[in-house]
Amino acid sequence: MNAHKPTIIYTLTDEAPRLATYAFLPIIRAFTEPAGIDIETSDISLASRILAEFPDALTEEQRVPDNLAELGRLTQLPETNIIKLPNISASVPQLLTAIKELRAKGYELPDFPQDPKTEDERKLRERYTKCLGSAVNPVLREGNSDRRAPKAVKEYARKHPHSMGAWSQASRTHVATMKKGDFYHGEKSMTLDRARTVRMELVTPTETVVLKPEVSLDEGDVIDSMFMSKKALYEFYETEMEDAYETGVMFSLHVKATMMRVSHPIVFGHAVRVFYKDAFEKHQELFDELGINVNNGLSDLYDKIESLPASLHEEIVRDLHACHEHRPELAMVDSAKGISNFHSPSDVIVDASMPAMIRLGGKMYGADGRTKDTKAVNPESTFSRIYQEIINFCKTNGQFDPTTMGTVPNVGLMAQKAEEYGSHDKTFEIPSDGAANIVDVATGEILMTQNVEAGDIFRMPIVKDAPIRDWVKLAVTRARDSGMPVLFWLDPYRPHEHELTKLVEKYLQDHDTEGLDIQIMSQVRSMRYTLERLMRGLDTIAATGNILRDYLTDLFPILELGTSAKMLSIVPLMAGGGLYETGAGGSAPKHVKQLIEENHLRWDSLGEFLALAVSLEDLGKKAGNKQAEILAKTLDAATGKLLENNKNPSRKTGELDNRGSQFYLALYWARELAAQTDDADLAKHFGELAETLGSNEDKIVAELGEVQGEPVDIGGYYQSDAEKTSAVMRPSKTLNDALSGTRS
Ligand SMILES: NC(=O)C1=CN([C@@H]2O[C@H](COP(=O)(O)OP(=O)(O)OC[C@H]3O[C@@H](n4cnc5c(N)ncnc54)[C@H](OP(=O)(O)O)[C@@H]3O)[C@@H](O)[C@H]2O)C=CC1
Ligand SMILES: O=C(O)CCC(=O)C(=O)O
Ligand SMILES: [Mg+2]
Repeated sequence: MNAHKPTIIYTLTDEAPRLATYAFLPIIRAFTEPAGIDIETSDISLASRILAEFPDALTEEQRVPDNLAELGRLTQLPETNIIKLPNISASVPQLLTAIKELRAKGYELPDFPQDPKTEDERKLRERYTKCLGSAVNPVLREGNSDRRAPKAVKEYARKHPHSMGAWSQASRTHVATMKKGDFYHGEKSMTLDRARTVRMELVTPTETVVLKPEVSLDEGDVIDSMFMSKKALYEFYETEMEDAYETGVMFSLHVKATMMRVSHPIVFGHAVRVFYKDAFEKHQELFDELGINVNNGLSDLYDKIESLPASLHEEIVRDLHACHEHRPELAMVDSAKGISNFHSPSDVIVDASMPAMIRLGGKMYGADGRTKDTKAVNPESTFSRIYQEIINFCKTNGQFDPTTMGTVPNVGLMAQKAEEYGSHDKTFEIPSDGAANIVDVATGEILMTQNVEAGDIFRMPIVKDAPIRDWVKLAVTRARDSGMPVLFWLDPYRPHEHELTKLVEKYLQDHDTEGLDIQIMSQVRSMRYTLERLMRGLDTIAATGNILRDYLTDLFPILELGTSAKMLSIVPLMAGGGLYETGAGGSAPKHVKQLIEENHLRWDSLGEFLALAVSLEDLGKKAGNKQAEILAKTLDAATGKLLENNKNPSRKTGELDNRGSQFYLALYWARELAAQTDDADLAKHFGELAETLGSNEDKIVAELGEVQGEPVDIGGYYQSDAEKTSAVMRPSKTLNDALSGTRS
């Protein structure tokens, strides 16, 4: 970091947010430079992370630094100020395509060993694994999460409500979730009485397999032992598939294979295997020979049978199709192209897919392109019961009304890889029947044990004590600042949440809670209580664990605002710095497709605008930089104007898109700065820019609009060409000249 100047680090990520950044960074720099603020970038895209992992395979010029590790280090410093855009949490198919693209660009990366046999291959796979799944967020999120819809955004949604599908009382949509044998049912949990080093092991009748030799834990940490039975999962899928088939309701699968990168691909793969059971039984040997692994989706199977002789290939495809005869209709990701819910594990991600379904009135798309009721299969019951509760509510009370409904901000326990999200390296597919133990290394004491069978998934989530204290504090602060009640969504019947409840009750005593409404209720009751209020226009803060943080920060924003991209998303870092995330959504691959095909980017950068304002405000306060504070205040006002004047990007090609929306933000921001009286220099400087942008408004909007409609080439997907992308994202010479200070 620049030692002298106050600095904001702006991350360069993937897909739509990265495209938007090409247009937005020059605007940010034009506004922050006069205030002496440095904007540094840090590339943490999937491509960059892969390259950083393999310096040995690259030439000197091709090597890139390990930016993620550096950012992780910076999260521990109090002056750190990072703006973090959503990035790809890669599934295996995404990783493979990214490697292929980079190799075509001349990077001699090694093959990804899908089925490692030798020690070298295992090591190589381990290196690649660092780039898989949710690899960025857990490193940067060294604080808990504060996500909410700012007032101006909420007002906008009330004035310009998004479309909502109607709920019918006769809807057949429901959630199917395991009733036995999943992580929830056998869960054990304990709060550590003292610091301990533990080992995870499997004791079989013939040997003891060390799964994880050492995990250091501190006093007060809460650890869980849980497993999912493969047999119970198979039975569950079979029952639900039969039920959907017999009752004629569509089948959809909702998992989070990206973030839960070890357990959920397995859970996903089993669904595909059960659905196509007959074809798998017939061709199992060949599938094994070909190294087919449907944990990576049906696309993996189709890719690998490609090279077979035509007759065999056709036979397999016929056998797969024949399975559909006695299986339910599958929800589609792209019905026009015949891409189903089973195609790739990163296509349907539960946090966004369930809310989208609820918003549509309990519908998903079928193979014929029509919307239909669905059996929404969420195998793991731990958290999915909340979805059935909201479905019941909507069936009884009808769809929510964005013009009158309240809001549900979230205070989420997330720091230091809390709970399930940090459990990747403590999750194992069990090789043979036995006892899965968590053992104190020093004393040999078995802290928790589970009887497991081959194929079961065993894991140990951890939540550390310091993040729990910080989470409680954040919840109290938010309650005080907002005047809203806070509800802790904690289930007394679930061992882990029972432990947390005791700690929450204890740590609440460290705070002045006089006059605050703070309650603890089970997940399902919390949902019901919140919804009753929400429908009546009342606001309730949800204080939740990590997975419900993820679920609820898409669910409520999608219902309230149409998308979670419009959320303010702050991570007050525990070491004193700030991580400002942009919205609560992902990197919107569909938006990139539209840009490439039609040169229209429908990505809404509102999340970036909101994040930049809080980042500048924080910088202003910490660096004693008054101008940064003025920039923050005027940016907020400009964002308000943007919403008021409805200058958000349109979904339709030919209308105002991301670039046009950013232009309006720049125009309004410059006008706000020109109008303020706290700093004459800034007023003068931006008065000129406001004048240039304002007098050229029609010209700039025309220049940004006339390029739309034709395909564009940005020179790559995972690693696009910087010059080409910049040219596509900055097509208005008049705007570019104005920003660089050259009057046209
Ligand atoms: N914080 C992070 O780093 C996160 C990363 N991810 C990653 O993002 C990728 C895609 O995930 P997915 O589950 O599909 O979720 P996304 O949030 O990317 O996409 C779901 C849909 O939400 C809408 N949307 C999201 N953001 C915006 C925005 N700024 N402006 C307008 N619309 C928006 C789009 O709807 P429409 O197409 O109708 O316009 C989009 O297709 C995955 O690789 C996933 O791992 C996911 C969540 C968070
Ligand atoms: O890290 C990820 O994969 C997704 C993060 C996410 O969905 C969220 O934080 O809401
Ligand atoms: Mg999410």
